[in-house]
Amino acid sequence: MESENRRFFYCSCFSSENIFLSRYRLHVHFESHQQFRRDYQEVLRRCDCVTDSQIEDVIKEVSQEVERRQRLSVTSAERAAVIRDMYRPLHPHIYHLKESFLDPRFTQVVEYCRSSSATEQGLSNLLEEQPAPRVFRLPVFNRSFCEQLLEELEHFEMSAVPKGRPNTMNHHGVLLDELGFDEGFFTPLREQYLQPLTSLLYPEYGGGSLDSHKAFVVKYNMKEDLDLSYHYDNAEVTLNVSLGKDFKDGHLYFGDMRQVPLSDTECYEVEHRVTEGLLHRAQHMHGALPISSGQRWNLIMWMRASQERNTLCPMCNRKPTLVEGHGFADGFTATPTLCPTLPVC
Ligand SMILES: O=C(O)CCC(=O)C(=O)O
Ligand SMILES: [Fe+2]
Repeated sequence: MESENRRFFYCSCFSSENIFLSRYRLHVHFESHQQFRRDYQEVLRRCDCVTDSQIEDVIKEVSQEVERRQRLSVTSAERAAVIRDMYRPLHPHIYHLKESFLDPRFTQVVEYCRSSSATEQGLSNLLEEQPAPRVFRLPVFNRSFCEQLLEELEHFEMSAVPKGRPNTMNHHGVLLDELGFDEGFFTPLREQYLQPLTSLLYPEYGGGSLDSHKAFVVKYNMKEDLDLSYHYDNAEVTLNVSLGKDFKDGHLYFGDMRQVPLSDTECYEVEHRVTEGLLHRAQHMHGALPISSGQRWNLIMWMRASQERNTLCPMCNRKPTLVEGHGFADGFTATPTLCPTLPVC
């Protein structure tokens, strides 16, 4: 596969920007204690974080997150190696994508998109009405696959192997690359099934040139995370599939693109339906309302197009400064002008 021979990078902003303080529902930037106090003391005061020791606690939390991110590439590769050696999958066959896992209506839609006469309008006619502007609902997996995947994830959760967490905003869930799903499952799903759709739906957002992804599962339950704050994803196009289990509420809501202020934004609420996916532009702001009972597990695939990201990192809004990573890292690549000596350029 083309992507396996390429090297992918992070942007250096990864270790200093967009650090989420869940208690205050605030994204912050951290370079030093002085800078942090200067930039956030006032904002934090308004959130009831007033005393010196409260602010010191926040600085400690942020510094730990910075250190976690600086070590992430190495710790993630170490965890993946331990999982490969020690973890015995419950359902080994689901690690390789087969058409029998997919809803036949999904494969029909993909078939249409692969034809040379396919158009965006023709595709929209095959899909349900858009639940929010440029958000598309589609059947993806069948129920039996969703159930087996959930059983696999619960089996993994109960095992003794080390586990990472999806990102700063989601505390609970599973990183599917570390579990070994990338090569046999998500790369073919992206290349053979999703890209034919995204090239028609989001050509101006890199939908036709996706070349990497980050796939993970988020989990909400009454004793852990209930909801997810308003945010955008570090990607170009996102697929979000509801896997189950039984839950009430927890709807997604979509605003506008990240450049549009919230005050100028109309929000749309979109329900999850087990086995179905929602495709959206990754930088379309969204969040998740609290569940009111049960457990909600969703498969999230942040799909990336290096051609887009290499010119502008969506997280810092600058041309990315590349930092080595393992696997797909954050989907940036070295281009001849950025790095003339690398053989992969
Ligand atoms: O909770 C969800 O379904 C959405 C998760 C999400 O937006 C994300 O992880 O980026
Ligand atoms: Fe998201």
